Amino acid sequence: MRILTKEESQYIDRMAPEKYGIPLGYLMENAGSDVAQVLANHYKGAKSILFLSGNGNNGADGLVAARHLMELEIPVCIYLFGESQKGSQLFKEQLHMVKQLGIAIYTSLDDIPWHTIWAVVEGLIGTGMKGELRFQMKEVIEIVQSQCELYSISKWSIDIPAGVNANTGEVSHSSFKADYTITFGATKQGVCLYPGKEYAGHVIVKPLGIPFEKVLQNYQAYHNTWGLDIRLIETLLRPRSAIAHKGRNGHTLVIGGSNGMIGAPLMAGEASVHSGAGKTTVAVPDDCLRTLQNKVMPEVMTASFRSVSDIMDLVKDKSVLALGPGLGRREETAQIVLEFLATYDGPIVLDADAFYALGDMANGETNGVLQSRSHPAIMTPHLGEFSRLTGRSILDIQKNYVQSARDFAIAQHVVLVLKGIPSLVALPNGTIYINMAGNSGMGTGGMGDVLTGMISAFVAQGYEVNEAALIGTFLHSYTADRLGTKKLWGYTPSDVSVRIGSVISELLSPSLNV
Ligand SMILES: NC(=O)C1=CN([C@@H]2O[C@H](COP(=O)(O)OP(=O)(O)OC[C@H]3O[C@@H](n4cnc5c(N)ncnc54)[C@H](OP(=O)(O)O)[C@@H]3O)[C@@H](O)[C@H]2O)[C@@H](O)CC1
Ligand SMILES: Nc1ncnc2c1ncn2[C@@H]1O[C@H](COP(=O)(O)OP(=O)(O)O)[C@@H](O)[C@H]1O
Ligand SMILES: [K+]
Repeated sequence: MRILTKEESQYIDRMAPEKYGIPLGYLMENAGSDVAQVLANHYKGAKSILFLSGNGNNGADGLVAARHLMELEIPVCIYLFGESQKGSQLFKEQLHMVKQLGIAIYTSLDDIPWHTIWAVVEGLIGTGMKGELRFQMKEVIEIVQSQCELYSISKWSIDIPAGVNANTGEVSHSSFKADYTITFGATKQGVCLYPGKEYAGHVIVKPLGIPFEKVLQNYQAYHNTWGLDIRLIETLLRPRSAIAHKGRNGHTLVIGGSNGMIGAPLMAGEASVHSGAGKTTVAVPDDCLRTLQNKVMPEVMTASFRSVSDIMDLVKDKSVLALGPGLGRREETAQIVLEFLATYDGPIVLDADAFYALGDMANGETNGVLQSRSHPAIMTPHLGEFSRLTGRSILDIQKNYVQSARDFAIAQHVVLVLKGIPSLVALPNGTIYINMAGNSGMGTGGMGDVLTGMISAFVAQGYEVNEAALIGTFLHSYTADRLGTKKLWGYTPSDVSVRIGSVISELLSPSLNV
């Protein structure tokens, strides 16, 4: 699923007529007709559909839709916001048409017969929003929303809800909270991110009427952003070969653990087993080995280490290394991590306390440690860890969430799995995937350790690091969503872990229905 930024939308908007001779009015006619079709498919009863029209092209889309609905004999009316004579050219043209057709037009909210309205369709403002919503528009939205609540009127937005920042998902005070958003070409980035996502409701994507990928090929600031969803994962997952034995399915080594933190490597190791790695070994510091052996499931092999050379020996015959879960933050451990990273060039997933050793990568001595690896390292920090790695505040990262992930992945040449809500996967070339799965039940200690084990297992089984990060990140959340349909509250990371195998099997072979 493709995702567009505000600038990309505006570029298409400019280039369609300039370079390809496709007048914007054609695209608008498409957009408006699609909006009308979607509404007509949902429409119930004899009530009216009210269009809230700003004086830009977003409002004009709504006027086109109103005209099309009139043809379908669905009652419509329009509320005009702002000064019409100052509106965009296309808005003025569309307004002229609907006036000629005799559609009821209101300029005061007090005059609207609210009890006769079935749905409100907000076209107050779309990708043209600058800064915060202005006061008068906020007032209108507040009144409309309270009327919708009072009369149980359903709420729709055209392209993006008024007040949602199309890039960051930040919302102005009094933004329009839609039940449905109908958008064109591709979903806008801001409605894939919180809080914007909650304001968009269910998003319906309709064609734009121009192959926009082709248009964007010439755009300098083009940002390749995708939704990480089931369709993508289905294209990446491969069935296991019928003749693959445990030696062919790869061997994961998890290095982690410290006193009081033995659960983390244990959960990562067990998730690796459940995700299909041929073999899994968990290695912990010498003094933790006994505890690990007492707790771990029998399918996991155990080992211990004291020094970098022990780890080098352990990793020799392994397909992938997961380094960091529960490792602790002692100075000597950090030294071991850094020494090891300087010598080992194989596939690696870095998590948790491994980041402590790396410190502030932008300004510290470790800048460059990961850049020249033959396989880019996969890093799975949560926002707190990412804040430390970048020397920036969590608030600042959240404000520029997608861009922060992209910049880091490019600069450090890593595959970054930024564990936020939603999580992002940023590839070393700057391509971003926004995770479309996941739920609040995942906010439980140990969930990240399971993710590390899953991603490692996919690397072990022969997936490229990019693919493994995408598959692991999505399936982790998707499995949790499957659990969430029965129990959103109180399922554990281990519940997710044990369910992974059956979810993968079902995806590969839907008839299994396990
Ligand atoms: N991509 C495409 O190819 C296609 C795009 N299409 C459609 O075009 C839409 C974009 O239209 P757009 O560019 O005309 O801008 P739009 O969202 O109507 O806003 C402009 C108005 O908002 C006002 N305004 C600005 N900031 C404000 C604020 N903070 N608070 C309050 N008001 C504010 C601004 O006022 P001004 O700053 O001029 O005083 C002006 O009046 C896009 O979302 C999609 O629906 C489709 O037709 C299909 C093809
Ligand atoms: N509300 C939520 N919605 C979606 N995903 C969530 C939510 N809360 C947590 N997660 C996911 O759960 C995981 C938690 O990871 P992490 O913070 O590293 O946990 P831990 O350190 O306890 O193992 C991440 O993948 C994160 O994206
Ligand atoms: K809108």
